[in-house]
Amino acid sequence: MTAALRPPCASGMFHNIECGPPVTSPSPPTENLGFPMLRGANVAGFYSSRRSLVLHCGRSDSLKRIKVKENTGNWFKPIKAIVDSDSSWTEERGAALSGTNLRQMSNVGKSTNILWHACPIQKQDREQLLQQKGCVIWLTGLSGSGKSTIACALSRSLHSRGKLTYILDGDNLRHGLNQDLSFKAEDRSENIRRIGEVAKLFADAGVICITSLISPYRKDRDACRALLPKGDFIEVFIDAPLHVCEARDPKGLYKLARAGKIKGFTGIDDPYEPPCSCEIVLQQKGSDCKSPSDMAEIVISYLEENGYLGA
Ligand SMILES: Nc1ncnc2c1ncn2[C@@H]1O[C@H](COP(=O)(O)OS(=O)(=O)O)[C@@H](OP(=O)(O)O)[C@H]1O
Ligand SMILES: Nc1ncnc2c1ncn2[C@@H]1O[C@H](COP(=O)(O)OP(=O)(O)O)[C@@H](O)[C@H]1O
Repeated sequence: MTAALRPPCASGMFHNIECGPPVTSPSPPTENLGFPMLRGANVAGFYSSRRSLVLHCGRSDSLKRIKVKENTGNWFKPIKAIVDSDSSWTEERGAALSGTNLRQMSNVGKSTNILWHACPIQKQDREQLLQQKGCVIWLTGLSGSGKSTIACALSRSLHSRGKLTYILDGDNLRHGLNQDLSFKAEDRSENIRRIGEVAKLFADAGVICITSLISPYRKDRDACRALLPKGDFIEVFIDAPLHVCEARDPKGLYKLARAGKIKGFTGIDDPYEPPCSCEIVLQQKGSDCKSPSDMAEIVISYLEENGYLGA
């Protein structure tokens, strides 16, 4: 007895696939099986390459990965299948059995059965095109320390050298992507996490991404560092003491915070954790305070020395 198996996705690919008796349990992890064994199974997802087709099938409790080799023509005909009823199944094992590289479905956070889709054009190809290395320059410091000013000076100077940059500024991103977030600790963390992920994409695009965020918590900055390949996260601490920032107070926010009109303001009644070890410290202390463009040059010489301004 046969019944047509239709995957929930709207692909016409499986129209000619038929299935028969149910899978008997327990089934051996590796066995020659055909589509007749698929009766009653739901196809939750699939992926295919030129040479092979992999179905993810399951009743409700567990998904099984079933690899089917391709026949000729437009249809995938079941000449051999591997049912994975064994939790020790690995991608390497599958590849060894089939002679092809399988890609693995994952569950990430609340996303289930997702597949990484790779593109043949990689970071290195884009870097070659741009003649630079993608990285993240993470500016951290108190409000009024000079993050935005230095970010702009850096971007301007790199741009004039023909380097592609993009600034992710905390204030600006709170106008859009992060407008749902407040300044509570967990929202600041989420703000940093999202911007870290966006910065990672920019770096992967080959861009020199400059972030300008207070990013007051060490663990959040470290989590962003961990997203990137070693060396590509360049943490720059703008070391301007509170009294300097407060004296500048360009937006009048310190004054409001001191008056109790803004609650949880960084440096006043909310913490700032300076980096323990970071790539660059820009000191803004005493009469020796350098101009924003001098500070940008310090960062640029770091990039030069570490090979980020060439491919
Ligand atoms: N409570 C409180 N604490 C600190 N800062 C505050 C607050 N409320 C508003 N602002 C303004 O928001 C800017 C900081 O946003 P960020 O996204 O960089 O902050 S954080 O990294 O999530 O802590 C920050 O901008 P900068 O002065 O450029 O740092 C402030 O102008
Ligand atoms: N290196 C510097 N020397 C003197 N003043 C600076 C320097 N960097 C920034 N400033 C001034 O400090 C104020 C705050 O700078 P801003 O870039 O807005 O800080 P942040 O983005 O950290 O809040 C601005 O008025 C700016 O002109």
